[in-house]
Amino acid sequence: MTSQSLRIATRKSPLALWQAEHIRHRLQQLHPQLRVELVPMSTRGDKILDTPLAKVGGKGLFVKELETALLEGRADLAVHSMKDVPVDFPDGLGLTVICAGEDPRDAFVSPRFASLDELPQGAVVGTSSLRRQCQLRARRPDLQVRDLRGNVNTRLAKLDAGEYDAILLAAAGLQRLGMAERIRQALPVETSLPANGQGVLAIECRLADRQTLALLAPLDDADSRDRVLAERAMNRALQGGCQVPIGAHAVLAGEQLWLRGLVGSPDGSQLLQDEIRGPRQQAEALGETLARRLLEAGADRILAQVYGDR
Ligand SMILES: NCc1[nH]cc(CCC(=O)O)c1CC(=O)O
Repeated sequence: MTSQSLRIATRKSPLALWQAEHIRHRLQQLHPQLRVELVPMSTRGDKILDTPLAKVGGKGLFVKELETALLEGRADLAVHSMKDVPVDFPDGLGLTVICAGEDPRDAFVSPRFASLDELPQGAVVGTSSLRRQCQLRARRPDLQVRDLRGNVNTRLAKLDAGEYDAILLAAAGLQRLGMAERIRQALPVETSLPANGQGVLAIECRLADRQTLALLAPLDDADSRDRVLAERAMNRALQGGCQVPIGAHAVLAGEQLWLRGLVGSPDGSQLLQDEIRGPRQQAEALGETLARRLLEAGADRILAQVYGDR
Protein backbone atom coordinates (compact mmCIF):
# COMPACT_ATOMS: atom_id res chain seq x y z
CA MET A 1 0.00 0.00 0.00
CA THR A 2 1.37 3.42 -0.92
CA SER A 3 1.64 5.85 1.95
CA GLN A 4 -1.24 8.30 2.00
CA SER A 5 -0.85 12.04 2.19
CA LEU A 6 -3.14 15.02 2.74
CA ARG A 7 -2.60 18.70 1.87
CA ILE A 8 -4.26 21.36 4.03
CA ALA A 9 -5.09 24.69 2.37
CA THR A 10 -4.74 27.52 4.88
CA ARG A 11 -4.52 31.27 5.12
CA LYS A 12 -1.19 32.64 6.25
CA SER A 13 -2.28 34.56 9.33
CA PRO A 14 -0.80 33.24 12.58
CA LEU A 15 -4.26 32.14 13.77
CA ALA A 16 -5.06 30.31 10.51
CA LEU A 17 -1.65 28.62 10.54
CA TRP A 18 -2.14 27.59 14.17
CA GLN A 19 -5.52 26.09 13.31
CA ALA A 20 -4.16 24.19 10.31
CA GLU A 21 -1.21 22.92 12.39
CA HIS A 22 -3.64 21.84 15.10
CA ILE A 23 -5.67 19.76 12.63
CA ARG A 24 -2.47 18.38 11.10
CA HIS A 25 -1.34 17.31 14.56
CA ARG A 26 -4.67 15.66 15.36
CA LEU A 27 -4.70 13.83 12.03
CA GLN A 28 -1.19 12.54 12.62
CA GLN A 29 -2.13 11.28 16.06
CA LEU A 30 -5.08 9.45 14.54
CA HIS A 31 -3.17 8.14 11.54
CA PRO A 32 0.55 7.82 12.32
CA GLN A 33 1.37 6.65 8.77
CA LEU A 34 -0.29 9.62 7.13
CA ARG A 35 1.78 12.45 5.67
CA VAL A 36 0.11 15.83 6.18
CA GLU A 37 1.43 19.10 4.78
CA LEU A 38 0.21 22.70 4.79
CA VAL A 39 -0.42 24.73 1.64
CA PRO A 40 -0.48 28.38 2.83
CA MET A 41 -2.15 31.04 0.64
CA SER A 42 -3.45 34.63 0.81
CA THR A 43 -7.14 35.47 0.44
CA ARG A 44 -8.85 38.67 -0.65
CA GLY A 45 -9.84 39.31 2.98
CA ASP A 46 -6.17 39.29 3.96
CA LYS A 47 -5.27 41.79 1.27
CA ILE A 48 -8.00 44.39 1.83
CA LEU A 49 -6.98 45.75 5.18
CA ASP A 50 -8.04 49.39 5.07
CA THR A 51 -11.82 49.04 4.63
CA PRO A 52 -14.32 47.92 7.26
CA LEU A 53 -15.28 44.38 6.30
CA ALA A 54 -18.98 45.16 6.18
CA LYS A 55 -18.25 47.62 3.38
CA VAL A 56 -16.01 45.32 1.36
CA GLY A 57 -19.05 43.15 0.71
CA GLY A 58 -19.00 39.78 -0.99
CA LYS A 59 -19.38 36.71 1.09
CA GLY A 60 -16.55 34.34 1.78
CA LEU A 61 -13.80 36.91 1.64
CA PHE A 62 -11.53 34.59 3.56
CA VAL A 63 -12.39 31.25 1.98
CA LYS A 64 -12.74 31.59 -1.79
CA GLU A 65 -9.05 31.07 -2.66
CA LEU A 66 -8.97 28.03 -0.38
CA GLU A 67 -12.03 26.58 -2.10
CA THR A 68 -10.50 27.12 -5.52
CA ALA A 69 -7.43 25.16 -4.38
CA LEU A 70 -9.70 22.29 -3.29
CA LEU A 71 -11.64 22.31 -6.56
CA GLU A 72 -8.43 22.35 -8.62
CA GLY A 73 -6.93 19.51 -6.58
CA ARG A 74 -4.07 21.62 -5.21
CA ALA A 75 -5.20 20.74 -1.67
CA ASP A 76 -7.42 18.10 -0.05
CA LEU A 77 -8.92 19.97 2.88
CA ALA A 78 -9.28 23.48 4.20
CA VAL A 79 -9.44 24.34 7.89
CA HIS A 80 -11.73 27.25 8.72
CA SER A 81 -12.91 29.18 11.71
CA MET A 82 -16.55 28.15 11.50
CA LYS A 83 -17.78 31.70 11.84
CA ASP A 84 -15.91 32.85 8.72
CA VAL A 85 -17.47 30.21 6.49
CA PRO A 86 -20.30 31.41 4.23
CA VAL A 87 -23.58 29.50 4.34
CA ASP A 88 -23.38 28.25 0.74
CA PHE A 89 -20.68 26.11 -0.84
CA PRO A 90 -19.49 25.68 -4.41
CA ASP A 91 -20.75 22.49 -6.10
CA GLY A 92 -18.76 19.49 -4.97
CA LEU A 93 -17.50 21.01 -1.71
CA GLY A 94 -18.96 20.86 1.77
CA LEU A 95 -18.19 21.08 5.45
CA THR A 96 -17.61 17.48 6.30
CA VAL A 97 -16.22 18.00 9.79
CA ILE A 98 -17.38 20.27 12.61
CA CYS A 99 -14.90 20.02 15.47
CA ALA A 100 -15.79 20.20 19.16
CA GLY A 101 -16.46 23.78 20.20
CA GLU A 102 -14.02 25.78 22.30
CA ASP A 103 -14.68 29.07 24.13
CA PRO A 104 -17.47 30.88 22.24
CA ARG A 105 -17.16 34.18 24.14
CA ASP A 106 -15.94 37.59 23.13
CA ALA A 107 -12.97 38.86 25.09
CA PHE A 108 -12.32 42.31 26.53
CA VAL A 109 -8.64 43.22 26.21
CA SER A 110 -7.13 46.34 27.69
CA PRO A 111 -3.75 47.37 29.12
CA ARG A 112 -5.39 49.64 31.70
CA PHE A 113 -8.91 48.52 32.51
CA ALA A 114 -9.98 45.20 34.00
CA SER A 115 -13.51 45.09 32.61
CA LEU A 116 -16.01 46.80 30.36
CA ASP A 117 -17.70 48.38 33.36
CA GLU A 118 -14.43 49.98 34.46
CA LEU A 119 -14.03 51.88 31.20
CA PRO A 120 -14.45 55.61 31.85
CA GLN A 121 -17.02 57.73 30.03
CA GLY A 122 -16.08 58.26 26.40
CA ALA A 123 -13.33 55.63 26.29
CA VAL A 124 -12.26 54.42 22.84
CA VAL A 125 -12.99 50.77 22.03
CA GLY A 126 -11.77 49.03 18.89
CA THR A 127 -13.80 46.46 16.99
CA SER A 128 -14.90 46.15 13.39
CA SER A 129 -17.56 43.60 14.15
CA LEU A 130 -21.03 45.11 13.75
CA ARG A 131 -22.32 42.45 16.11
CA ARG A 132 -19.89 43.47 18.87
CA GLN A 133 -20.45 47.16 18.15
CA CYS A 134 -24.21 47.05 18.46
CA GLN A 135 -24.17 45.15 21.74
CA LEU A 136 -21.46 47.38 23.16
CA ARG A 137 -23.24 50.58 22.18
CA ALA A 138 -26.56 49.36 23.50
CA ARG A 139 -24.94 48.81 26.87
CA ARG A 140 -22.55 51.78 26.89
CA PRO A 141 -23.76 54.52 24.54
CA ASP A 142 -21.07 56.85 25.89
CA LEU A 143 -18.17 54.82 24.46
CA GLN A 144 -16.49 55.72 21.19
CA VAL A 145 -16.32 52.68 18.95
CA ARG A 146 -13.57 52.79 16.31
CA ASP A 147 -12.79 50.43 13.46
CA LEU A 148 -10.11 47.82 14.04
CA ARG A 149 -8.98 45.59 11.20
CA GLY A 150 -6.18 43.13 10.73
CA ASN A 151 -5.31 39.76 12.14
CA VAL A 152 -5.28 39.13 15.88
CA ASN A 153 -1.62 40.12 16.31
CA THR A 154 -2.07 43.34 14.32
CA ARG A 155 -5.08 44.29 16.43
CA LEU A 156 -3.19 43.72 19.67
CA ALA A 157 -0.28 45.81 18.34
CA LYS A 158 -2.66 48.70 17.62
CA LEU A 159 -4.03 48.45 21.13
CA ASP A 160 -0.52 48.43 22.58
CA ALA A 161 0.40 51.46 20.46
CA GLY A 162 -2.26 53.39 22.36
CA GLU A 163 -4.83 53.80 19.57
CA TYR A 164 -7.59 52.36 21.78
CA ASP A 165 -8.38 52.07 25.48
CA ALA A 166 -9.66 48.53 24.91
CA ILE A 167 -10.51 46.15 22.11
CA LEU A 168 -12.90 43.21 21.69
CA LEU A 169 -11.77 39.94 20.12
CA ALA A 170 -12.86 36.31 20.11
CA ALA A 171 -11.52 34.58 23.24
CA ALA A 172 -10.82 31.41 21.24
CA GLY A 173 -8.40 33.16 18.90
CA LEU A 174 -6.33 34.52 21.79
CA GLN A 175 -6.37 31.18 23.57
CA ARG A 176 -5.22 29.31 20.46
CA LEU A 177 -2.34 31.73 19.96
CA GLY A 178 -1.18 31.26 23.54
CA MET A 179 -2.27 34.76 24.55
CA ALA A 180 -5.05 33.90 26.96
CA GLU A 181 -3.36 36.08 29.59
CA ARG A 182 -4.31 39.16 27.55
CA ILE A 183 -8.01 38.51 28.23
CA ARG A 184 -9.04 40.81 31.06
CA GLN A 185 -12.67 39.76 30.92
CA ALA A 186 -14.45 37.06 28.97
CA LEU A 187 -17.78 38.68 28.21
CA PRO A 188 -20.72 36.48 29.25
CA VAL A 189 -22.78 35.44 26.24
CA GLU A 190 -25.72 37.29 27.83
CA THR A 191 -23.89 40.60 27.29
CA SER A 192 -22.15 39.83 24.03
CA LEU A 193 -23.95 37.11 22.12
CA PRO A 194 -21.30 35.40 19.94
CA ALA A 195 -21.34 35.03 16.18
CA ASN A 196 -22.69 31.75 14.88
CA GLY A 197 -19.94 29.15 15.07
CA GLN A 198 -17.58 31.28 17.14
CA GLY A 199 -14.84 29.15 18.72
CA VAL A 200 -15.51 26.20 16.42
CA LEU A 201 -13.15 24.83 13.77
CA ALA A 202 -14.56 23.24 10.65
CA ILE A 203 -13.06 21.34 7.76
CA GLU A 204 -14.13 21.66 4.15
CA CYS A 205 -13.27 19.13 1.47
CA ARG A 206 -14.42 17.59 -1.79
CA LEU A 207 -17.61 15.63 -1.09
CA ALA A 208 -16.61 12.89 -3.55
CA ASP A 209 -13.19 12.36 -1.95
CA ARG A 210 -14.09 9.29 0.11
CA GLN A 211 -10.55 8.58 1.19
CA THR A 212 -10.13 12.03 2.76
CA LEU A 213 -13.63 11.90 4.27
CA ALA A 214 -12.80 8.65 6.04
CA LEU A 215 -9.53 10.00 7.42
CA LEU A 216 -11.27 13.13 8.75
CA ALA A 217 -14.40 11.48 10.16
CA PRO A 218 -13.08 10.94 13.73
CA LEU A 219 -12.62 14.72 14.14
CA ASP A 220 -16.36 15.40 13.79
CA ASP A 221 -18.28 16.23 16.99
CA ALA A 222 -22.02 15.52 17.05
CA ASP A 223 -22.86 18.10 19.75
CA SER A 224 -20.95 20.84 18.03
CA ARG A 225 -22.56 19.90 14.70
CA ASP A 226 -26.12 20.23 16.06
CA ARG A 227 -25.36 23.56 17.73
CA VAL A 228 -23.75 24.94 14.60
CA LEU A 229 -26.64 23.64 12.46
CA ALA A 230 -29.13 25.63 14.54
CA GLU A 231 -26.98 28.78 14.63
CA ARG A 232 -26.27 28.72 10.92
CA ALA A 233 -29.88 27.96 9.98
CA MET A 234 -30.87 31.11 11.84
CA ASN A 235 -28.22 33.15 10.05
CA ARG A 236 -29.15 31.71 6.67
CA ALA A 237 -32.83 32.47 7.18
CA LEU A 238 -31.86 36.05 8.05
CA GLN A 239 -29.68 36.07 4.90
CA GLY A 240 -26.75 37.21 6.97
CA GLY A 241 -23.13 36.64 6.07
CA CYS A 242 -20.57 36.92 8.82
CA GLN A 243 -20.17 40.72 8.62
CA VAL A 244 -23.60 41.55 10.00
CA PRO A 245 -24.99 42.60 13.39
CA ILE A 246 -26.33 39.11 14.09
CA GLY A 247 -25.53 36.94 17.11
CA ALA A 248 -26.51 33.27 17.37
CA HIS A 249 -25.55 30.92 20.15
CA ALA A 250 -26.86 27.43 20.93
CA VAL A 251 -26.20 25.19 23.91
CA LEU A 252 -27.25 21.60 24.54
CA ALA A 253 -28.75 20.13 27.68
CA GLY A 254 -29.00 16.44 26.89
CA GLU A 255 -31.36 16.13 23.96
CA GLN A 256 -32.65 19.69 24.26
CA LEU A 257 -31.18 22.51 22.27
CA TRP A 258 -31.43 26.10 23.45
CA LEU A 259 -30.79 28.72 20.79
CA ARG A 260 -30.48 32.46 21.44
CA GLY A 261 -30.51 34.98 18.62
CA LEU A 262 -29.90 38.69 18.28
CA VAL A 263 -30.20 41.27 15.53
CA GLY A 264 -29.24 44.87 16.15
CA SER A 265 -28.49 48.15 14.48
CA PRO A 266 -24.76 48.97 14.52
CA ASP A 267 -25.40 52.16 16.53
CA GLY A 268 -27.02 50.07 19.25
CA SER A 269 -30.28 51.98 19.14
CA GLN A 270 -32.22 48.86 18.18
CA LEU A 271 -31.54 45.44 19.64
CA LEU A 272 -33.84 42.48 19.08
CA GLN A 273 -33.30 39.31 21.07
CA ASP A 274 -35.24 36.08 21.24
CA GLU A 275 -34.68 32.44 22.11
CA ILE A 276 -36.13 29.03 21.43
CA ARG A 277 -35.84 25.53 22.93
CA GLY A 278 -36.57 22.18 21.36
CA PRO A 279 -35.26 18.73 20.45
CA ARG A 280 -31.76 18.76 19.01
CA GLN A 281 -32.91 16.58 16.10
CA GLN A 282 -34.78 19.66 14.93
CA ALA A 283 -31.78 21.97 15.14
CA GLU A 284 -32.26 23.55 11.73
CA ALA A 285 -36.00 24.02 12.11
CA LEU A 286 -35.39 25.72 15.47
CA GLY A 287 -32.95 28.12 13.84
CA GLU A 288 -35.39 28.90 11.05
CA THR A 289 -38.27 29.47 13.46
CA LEU A 290 -36.19 31.81 15.58
CA ALA A 291 -35.16 33.74 12.47
CA ARG A 292 -38.78 34.06 11.39
CA ARG A 293 -39.74 35.44 14.79
CA LEU A 294 -36.90 37.95 14.70
CA LEU A 295 -37.93 39.02 11.19
CA GLU A 296 -41.52 39.51 12.34
CA ALA A 297 -40.25 41.60 15.25
CA GLY A 298 -38.47 43.99 12.86
CA ALA A 299 -35.13 42.36 12.01
CA ASP A 300 -35.94 42.75 8.31
CA ARG A 301 -35.98 46.54 8.62
CA ILE A 302 -32.78 46.65 10.65
CA LEU A 303 -30.90 44.41 8.23
CA ALA A 304 -32.23 46.20 5.14
CA GLN A 305 -30.83 49.39 6.62
CA VAL A 306 -27.42 47.78 7.26
CA TYR A 307 -27.21 46.32 3.75
CA GLY A 308 -28.44 49.57 2.22
CA ASP A 309 -25.73 51.57 3.95
CA ARG A 310 -22.86 49.81 2.28
N1 LIG B 1 -13.24 37.22 12.01
C1 LIG B 1 -11.89 36.77 12.25
C2 LIG B 1 -11.87 35.61 13.18
N2 LIG B 1 -12.30 34.40 12.78
C3 LIG B 1 -12.21 33.54 13.84
C4 LIG B 1 -11.71 34.24 14.92
C5 LIG B 1 -11.48 33.71 16.26
C6 LIG B 1 -11.60 32.24 16.48
C7 LIG B 1 -12.98 31.65 16.34
O1 LIG B 1 -14.00 32.29 16.54
O2 LIG B 1 -13.04 30.43 16.07
C8 LIG B 1 -11.47 35.56 14.51
C9 LIG B 1 -10.90 36.66 15.30
C10 LIG B 1 -11.90 37.46 16.07
O3 LIG B 1 -13.11 37.48 15.79
O4 LIG B 1 -11.46 38.16 17.00
